[in-house]
Amino acid sequence: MSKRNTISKQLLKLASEIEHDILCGVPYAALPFAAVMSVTSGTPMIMKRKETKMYATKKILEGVFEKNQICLVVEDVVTSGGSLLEAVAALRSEGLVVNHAVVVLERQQGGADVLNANGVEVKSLFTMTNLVEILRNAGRISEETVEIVSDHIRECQFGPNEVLERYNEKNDRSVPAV
Ligand SMILES: O=P(O)(O)OC[C@H]1O[C@H](OP(=O)(O)OP(=O)(O)O)[C@H](O)[C@@H]1O
Repeated sequence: MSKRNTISKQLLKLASEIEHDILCGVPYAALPFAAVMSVTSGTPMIMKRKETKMYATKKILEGVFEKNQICLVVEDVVTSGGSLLEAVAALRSEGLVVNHAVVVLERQQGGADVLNANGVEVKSLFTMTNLVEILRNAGRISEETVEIVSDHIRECQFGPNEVLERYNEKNDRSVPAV
């Protein structure tokens, strides 16, 4: 089984404990995970574009959905939470109900708290702490690297204001209000 399928299978285990009608991947890195989850489970999937399509359909969401469906968001990494937050805003503005996200790695830099404050509970396969522990126990990283990563997590935290700043820097635009 490919790594992508293995990860998607584990994400599906998290998803099985969360009520949902439809899946949506956060562009772009999480889209393959959401696609494999959708095909494996038979749950419909929609896709959020990074930018609204400026011609033809002019949509931000692609796929078939109905208002008031419960949408589970799929993300690969949460750092500040800005990307996930923007996806949630787009989904909610189209009438979908979003209360949860499943993610591969929660980096423990404040993003999950910001999402929680916006009504989104994040369930992750790994936090940075347990990923570092797994790699250290497997002899794949040194104690020095463990320290460097731990210091970075402690020193580089995001609150609601930093989420907006980081998102603007990365995407040259602002996060819509959720
Ligand atoms: O929580 P955040 O601070 O938003 O950071 C996490 C996001 O960053 C990466 O995406 P990126 O914006 O690099 O785009 P990509 O998925 O298209 O590579 C990653 O795939 C997450 O979506």
